[in-house]
Amino acid sequence: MNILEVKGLHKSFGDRQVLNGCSLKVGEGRIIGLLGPSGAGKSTLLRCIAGLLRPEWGTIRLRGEEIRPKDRPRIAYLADHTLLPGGLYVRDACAYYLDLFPTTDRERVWREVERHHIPWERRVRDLSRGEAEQLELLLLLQREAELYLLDEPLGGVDPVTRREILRELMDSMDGTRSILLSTHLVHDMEPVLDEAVFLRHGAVALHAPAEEIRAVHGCSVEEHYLHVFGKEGTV
Ligand SMILES: Nc1ncnc2c1ncn2[C@@H]1O[C@H](COP(=O)(O)OP(=O)(O)OP(=O)(O)O)[C@@H](O)[C@H]1O
Repeated sequence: MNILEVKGLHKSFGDRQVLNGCSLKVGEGRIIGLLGPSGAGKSTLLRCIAGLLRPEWGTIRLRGEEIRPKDRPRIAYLADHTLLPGGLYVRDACAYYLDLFPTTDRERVWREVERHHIPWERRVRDLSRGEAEQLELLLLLQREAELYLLDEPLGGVDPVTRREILRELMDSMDGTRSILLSTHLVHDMEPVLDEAVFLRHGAVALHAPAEEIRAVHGCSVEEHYLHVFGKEGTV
C-alpha cells in the first residue's frame, strides 16, 4: 500500500497559483527526490503534506486515509530553516527536541551527535550552517515516523560529510519508512534516489524510478533534469 497519496492539490498565495493540481504517490521504503526550478512549489507541497499549509483543493491520504491532526506525528518534516532555538546549547536543544517529539530514540540521539562530532557545549546559533543542518537531520531521523519530508537537506554540509550522511540514510531504510526530499543537489543525491519527481509550475511533469529515467533517456537523472528544465531556466 502507498504510504502517501496526494491528489489534485491546489494552493495559491494571493493571486499567485503555486500548486496546480499536484498529484503524487509515495510507496513504502522509497527515497523520492522532488526536483524542480526555484519557485516550482516544492516547499509549498512539502508544507501542505506536513499540515503547515492548507490547500484550497485536493486530498492528502496517509495509507489510504485522509490525514487528520492526530496522524501528524506519523510524518516527520525537516524545514528549510532551523527550528531549534538558537540560544540553547546543543545538549539542551537535543533535550528540547526529545520533549517535543517523544517518539525520538534518546540513546541514538546522544550517540549520533557524539559520532558526528557536533559540539555539545556550543549554542545552536554558533554552529556552522553545515553542523546545524547535520544536527537537525540526525535528530529527525531518530524519530519514529512513516514518512520523512526533507526540504533541501544538507545544502550547507561539506561533500565528504554529505556523502557519509547519505550512505547512513540509505542504511537506515528498513523497507517501511519513506523519504520525500526536495533538492537542487541533483548530482549528489542521485545515488540514493529510488524515484524522481519533476515539479513544474506546481504540477508533476514526470514521476518515474531513477533507474527507468536512466534507461529510457540514456543519461543520468541530473542530465535529464538539465535537458528538461535547461530550456526553461526558472519558472
Ligand atoms: N507564504 C507565502 N506567501 C506568498 N508567497 C509564497 C509563500 N510561500 C511561497 N510563496 C511563493 O510560492 C512560490 C513557490 O515557492 P516554494 O518555496 O514552494 O518554491 P520552491 O520550489 O521550494 O523553490 P526553491 O527551490 O527556491 O526553494 C514562490 O513564488 C514563492 O514566492
